[in-house]
Amino acid sequence: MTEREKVIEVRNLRNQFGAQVVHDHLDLDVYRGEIVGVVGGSGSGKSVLLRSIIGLNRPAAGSVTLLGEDMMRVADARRAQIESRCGVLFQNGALFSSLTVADNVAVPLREHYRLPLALMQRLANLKIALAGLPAEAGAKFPSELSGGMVKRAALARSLALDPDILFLDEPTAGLDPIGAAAFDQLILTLRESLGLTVFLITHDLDTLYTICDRVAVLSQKRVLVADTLARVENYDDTWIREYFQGPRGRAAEAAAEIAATRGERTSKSIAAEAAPTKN
Ligand SMILES: Nc1ncnc2c1ncn2[C@@H]1O[C@H](COP(=O)(O)OP(=O)(O)OP(=O)(O)O)[C@@H](O)[C@H]1O
Repeated sequence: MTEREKVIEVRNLRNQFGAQVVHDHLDLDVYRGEIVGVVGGSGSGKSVLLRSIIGLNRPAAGSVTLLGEDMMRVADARRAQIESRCGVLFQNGALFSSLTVADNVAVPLREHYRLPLALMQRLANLKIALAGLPAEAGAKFPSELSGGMVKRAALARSLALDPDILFLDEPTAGLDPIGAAAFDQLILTLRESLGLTVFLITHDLDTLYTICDRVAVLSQKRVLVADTLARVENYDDTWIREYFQGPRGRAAEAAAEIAATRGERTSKSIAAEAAPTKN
């Protein structure tokens, strides 16, 4: 069997704010092409982990290897190159309110390339379409968009530089269930069509059951377990039991089962497709 390529390798990570230790001896591996859902109680350090991986937070100790480069030791120019291979969708979208959607999407293009204006506009329009927005959304300002459209505009911007890895911080938070399900399917489609690796922080159990290949649980300042949903659900830990086997967890699992009977894709069917066939 060929060894899977690790695109994120976090080792022995420690993050501390004053006396508060958020992470201690935290390890995590993410492999190319997978969608990893990161869950954990509020304040368990999911966003701090994301920020440490993409270089927005300097850890107190440990290492982060991204696309094969040790980000604490790499030269600045190479670090910038690696960081440009990562697209990020922040929790609130973080769009510039004074720029149109198309101009927001063009911001990373302007930062990294010197391109003719017309080409930049065409690339921005392409990303807007990839994110499932109508072409006319490009001329709108963020304040003129619905919550779901803001998420898609921010997604379009995170795709601007054709990233290898997409980092999503609670992408479906604040969306209605239909909007959230549509966004989940969009992530799945983009993973398949663009070959993305996805690091996804979520509180949304439906998202875990529908699109995640593996789930990493943050608890006790570290990644307690990172495995398939079936294995994580049965992990012997109080928080995990309450999270997955509580009413919301059971409802999300049931919804995924129903979706599967309708032929829709879910984490389980994806895992079954990926599993080697036994003779
Ligand atoms: N820049 C900072 N300075 C001081 N403390 C911080 C900073 N960033 C995060 N923290 C603290 O680190 C802890 C973890 O924060 P983080 O935002 O990663 O949690 P989270 O798991 O993403 O939570 P939620 O699910 O509520 O979004 C919190 O107690 C937070 O207050």
